[in-house]
Amino acid sequence: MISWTDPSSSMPADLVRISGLGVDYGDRRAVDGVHLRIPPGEVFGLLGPNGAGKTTMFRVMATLLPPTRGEVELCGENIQSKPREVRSTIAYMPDLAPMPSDLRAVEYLRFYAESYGLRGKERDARVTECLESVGLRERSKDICTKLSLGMRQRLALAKAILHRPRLLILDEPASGLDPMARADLKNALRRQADAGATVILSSHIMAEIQDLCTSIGLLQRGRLLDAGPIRKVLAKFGQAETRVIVRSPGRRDEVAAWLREVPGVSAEFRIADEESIELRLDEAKLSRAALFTALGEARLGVTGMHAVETSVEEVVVRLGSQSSLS
Ligand SMILES: Nc1ncnc2c1ncn2[C@@H]1O[C@H](COP(=O)(O)OP(=O)(O)OP(=O)(O)O)[C@@H](O)[C@H]1O
Repeated sequence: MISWTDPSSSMPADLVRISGLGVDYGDRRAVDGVHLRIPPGEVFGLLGPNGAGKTTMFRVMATLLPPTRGEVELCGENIQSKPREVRSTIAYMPDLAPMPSDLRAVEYLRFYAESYGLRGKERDARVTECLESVGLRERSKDICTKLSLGMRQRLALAKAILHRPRLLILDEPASGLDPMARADLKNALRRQADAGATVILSSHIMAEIQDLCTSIGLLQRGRLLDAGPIRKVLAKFGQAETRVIVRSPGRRDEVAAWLREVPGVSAEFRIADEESIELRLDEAKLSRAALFTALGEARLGVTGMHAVETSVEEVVVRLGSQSSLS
C-alpha cells in the first residue's frame, strides 16, 4: 500500500517529496527524520503543538533555511541544487507578512508583478485577476497598512499567487483573524485549490483545518507521526467514542452517580432532556454489550445511540499534552 510517510514509496508525480529531513538549531533538534510525500491537488494541513517544528519545515521548503540532513524536492526540483527553479513554482506566506505603509494595494502588487517580469497591460491584468481572486478588487486603492488584518492577509495571498505557483505554503494564514475574515480567507484559498494549486498550511484553528484540508500530517517534537487523508489519520490517532442516551425517569441524579462508577463511561454527563442522561462510552475500555448488560440489570432503557468522530482538535490537544509530559 502507498504510504505518505514511507521513504520507499512514491505516488505518481508527488509535488512534495521529503526524505529524512532533519534540522538542528545548534544542539536543538527541531525537525527529526521526516519523510513526506504530497500528491498534487491536496490541501494539506501540517498540525502539531507549539514548537513541533512546523515553521522550521516551511522555512526549509521555502529555501530560506538549509536542512541539516535529508532531501527536499518540490515540483520535481531539489531545493538545494535548484533553489531558483523551486522559488519560481512555489509561494511562501509567513504569518503576518510585512506590508508597506506608503503603497496602495494595487501598487504593491504591481511592484511584485514587475519583479516577475510582467509589464504594462499584462501586469495590470494579472494584478486585477489576483485582487479579484482574493475578493479585494474594491479595495485596490487603499493603502496596504490601512486595510484590516484579514484584508492584509488576503493581499499577502494575492501577492503570493501573482506568479501562478503550483504549490502554496502558508504558515498560520488565519492567525488573529475574526470568523468573518477567516471565512473570506478560506474562500480565497479554496479558489486557489479549485484552480489546481496544491496548498500546505498550518493553523491553530482546528475547525479550519477540518473544513478546508483534504489531508493532514501530525508533527510532534520534530517527528512526523503520520500523514495522509484526514479521515484515515484521525481514525488512527483518534479515540472513537459512542454516546448513549439512557432513560432515567425520576432517578436522574441517582443514575448519574451510579454511571460515574462504571469503568469506560466518561464522568462527563450531558442531560439530554428532563428524564434522560447522555453518556460517553469509551469502547476501548467497555464494550457496548457489557454496557447494555449493566444497564439492563439496573433496569435502565436506552433511547438513542450515536458514534462521534474524533476531531482534529482533540488529536492535537492530546499530542500537545504528550509533548509537555515528556
Ligand atoms: N532560530 C531558532 N533558533 C533556535 N531554536 C529555534 C529557532 N527557531 C525555532 N527554534 C526551536 O525549534 C523548535 C521548532 O520550532 P518551530 O517554530 O519550527 O515550531 P512550530 O511548530 O512552528 O511552533 P509554533 O506552532 O509555536 O509556531 C522549537 O523548539 C523552537 O524553540
